[in-house]
Amino acid sequence: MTAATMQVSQKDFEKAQEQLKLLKKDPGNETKLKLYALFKQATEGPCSAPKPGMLDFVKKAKWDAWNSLGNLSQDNARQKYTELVSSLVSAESAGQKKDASPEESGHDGYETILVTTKNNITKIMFNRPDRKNAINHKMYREIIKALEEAGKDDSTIAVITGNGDYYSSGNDLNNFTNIQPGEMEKMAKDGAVLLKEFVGHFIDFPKPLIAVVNGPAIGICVTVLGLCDIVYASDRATFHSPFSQLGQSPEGCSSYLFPKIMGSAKANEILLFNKKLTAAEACAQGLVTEVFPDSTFQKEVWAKLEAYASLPKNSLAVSKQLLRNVEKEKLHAVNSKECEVLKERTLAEFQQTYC
Ligand SMILES: CCCCCCC/C=C/C(=O)SCCNC(=O)CCNC(=O)[C@H](O)C(C)(C)COP(=O)(O)OP(=O)(O)OC[C@H]1O[C@@H](n2cnc3c(N)ncnc32)[C@H](O)[C@@H]1OP(=O)(O)O
Repeated sequence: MTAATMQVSQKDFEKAQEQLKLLKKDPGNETKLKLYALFKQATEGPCSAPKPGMLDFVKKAKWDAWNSLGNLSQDNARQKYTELVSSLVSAESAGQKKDASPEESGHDGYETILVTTKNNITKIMFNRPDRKNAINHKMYREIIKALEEAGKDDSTIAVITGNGDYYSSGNDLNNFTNIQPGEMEKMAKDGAVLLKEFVGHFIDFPKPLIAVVNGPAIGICVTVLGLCDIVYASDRATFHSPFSQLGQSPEGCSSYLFPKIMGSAKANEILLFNKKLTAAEACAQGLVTEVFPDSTFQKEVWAKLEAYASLPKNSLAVSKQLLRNVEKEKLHAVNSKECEVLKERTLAEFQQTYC
């Protein structure tokens, strides 16, 4: 459990059970198994039931899910269960708001993000709350597509935010697991190509791009904040880029932009030595524009954004491009170099792990 999460009471846990019953949408088998396992762990403790036979598929899947929680404490299981239900409730209510509001249009065809346009704002919302919005390969590709579409649609500004308690936990660590030795080079190369394209879309985005950082942010979703035009953060947000801890190197143009934004002395602590910043520290260092109390975050930020989005669209786009074009070539060169170095790092880490 992180500092970002707080202990839940028995009452919260019971409320979560009631909320779960009220969900209209089936959360899917994977999530239902996870809920089952957390519920059993929370109420009965570690699994001590006999293992069902191989052919009793349903019971075996449930047993496996419960047993996989090992010695997770009952308090932690209760916490995780409550958080998971809360993320399902927010995901459903985001979907319902979309349906209920005639002037809001939802963009179809995405699985890992929610994209909507309303009041001249296209919102791209990371939507894997039960994985803390970790970015898997599919999500990288969907964000690229959503940025391309938002750059061309009728909206005046675009906003990136997260669903649930996290903004995003960064690169999905499963992107680089279970790799066969013969696939290492290709995986590292393909990963670098995808990352370069992803960051390239932030560099080239033609309209004001605003990050609404609703909770903790890690890795790649922190580094690309330097490429956003405005960053609003809840006071619950934290900013962490643990590259050296993971044997990786900085990306998202942060090796150039962070020292430029906050000075080398501060950037080095973050990019070399994994320093995690609070929202107030990130604001003092210029990475974040403004911090809001979590209790009023959404209300205050969206009121501001709606006012911005009523400004003349073309004037904003032209001004954004004037500001960005001064450095565009440099940023693309930095992005290329960072991806090349990261490819070498990834390969070196694979070789260390598998050879
Ligand atoms: C293909 C292109 C590749 C380009 C590479 C670009 C380079 C990018 C670098 C980065 O982004 S580095 C940062 C990577 N991220 C992390 O190291 C974060 C890892 N996660 C955590 O430390 C913790 O999960 C957390 C985010 C601090 C949350 O902790 P908490 O105790 O509150 O919750 P958990 O039970 O750990 O999480 C719930 C659930 O979510 C899964 N999960 C969380 N983050 C990730 C992640 N980044 N990747 C994959 N899965 C993640 C976590 O495993 C849990 O799953 P279950 O155990 O419930 O199944």
